[in-house]
Amino acid sequence: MHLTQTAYAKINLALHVRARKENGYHELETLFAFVDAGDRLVAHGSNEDRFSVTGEFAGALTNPFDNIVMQALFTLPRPDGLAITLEKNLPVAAGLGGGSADAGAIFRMVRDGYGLPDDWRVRAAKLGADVPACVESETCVGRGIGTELEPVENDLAGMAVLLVNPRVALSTGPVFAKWGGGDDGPLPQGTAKDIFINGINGLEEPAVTLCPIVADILEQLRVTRPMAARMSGSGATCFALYNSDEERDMASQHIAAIRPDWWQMRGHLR
Ligand SMILES: C[C@](O)(CO)[C@H](O)COP(=O)(O)OP(=O)(O)OC[C@H]1O[C@@H](n2ccc(N)nc2=O)[C@H](O)[C@@H]1O
Ligand SMILES: Nc1ncnc2c1ncn2[C@@H]1O[C@H](COP(=O)(O)OP(=O)(O)OP(=O)(O)O)[C@@H](O)[C@H]1O
Repeated sequence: MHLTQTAYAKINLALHVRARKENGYHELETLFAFVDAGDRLVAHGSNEDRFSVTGEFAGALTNPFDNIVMQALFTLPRPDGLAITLEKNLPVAAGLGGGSADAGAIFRMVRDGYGLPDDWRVRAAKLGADVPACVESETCVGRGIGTELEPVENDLAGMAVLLVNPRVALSTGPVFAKWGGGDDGPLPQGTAKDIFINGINGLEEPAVTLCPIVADILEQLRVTRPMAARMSGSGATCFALYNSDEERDMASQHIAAIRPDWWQMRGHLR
């Protein structure tokens, strides 16, 4: 048994927070999309489940026992163990659903190697609100707490995308806690492009309150004249979409010249 998967970086092309629920979670409507790059996972058959981490952001994951990769493995019945190596290329607590994407990749590995149990969606949602979307890693609309998924016409596939993160971790819970209440309203109607162009990220304002550098990233991305720039998820990563790789790469060079300390990733939307 030898399985490999990319844990595709998740971005929220739009995220409208609708209401706070009694249990503290928030009702939302979001347009999920995925970049064709991210963490890399390799699995080999083993007499027991094992886990090791390499890569630029391995140091941010200090306790392997509470890693979502192991939680995803434990929730999925299999006849044999798997030894997993995770190459952690995505920043942690960054709004890119990095841990959720890793869990999604484990679900796809187990699906390919052994098949998934019928209730895999329930098992995925228990690991985190973003995990069900990360299993298929295809552009879709999420409702409820983000786990009720609907297809959408994806007219953004292949668009050049640039991700920028200030290397400041921002946890999801505190950003939702700073959300001002009210209602961001429903997602706009139409294709993925319509929803992206006409939508917002309602968590941008609370994220900027906690992490003001997010506003600087958005300002610098907008200088590069993308189709649009927005924060992803609860931040602090922001992204911009471009009509060509050349425009995106020039934007990347502009940002690297003024802020060489900011993390960047280039790719295309799936
Ligand atoms: C911000 C998003 O990434 C957008 O895709 C998600 O809504 C969050 O997804 P996630 O990180 O997988 O979320 P979870 O791990 O389930 O929750 C982390 C914390 O975020 C808050 N949370 C999360 C999802 C949601 N709909 N409402 C919330 O208020 C809760 O305080 C929760 O304790
Ligand atoms: N494999 C993993 N990769 C990243 N974080 C993990 C992993 N396993 C556990 N975690 C923990 O999960 C928390 C959230 O990390 P993650 O990178 O998934 O957040 P995020 O990018 O903010 O996600 P979201 O977009 O859902 O808000 C971190 O505190 C981290 O310690």
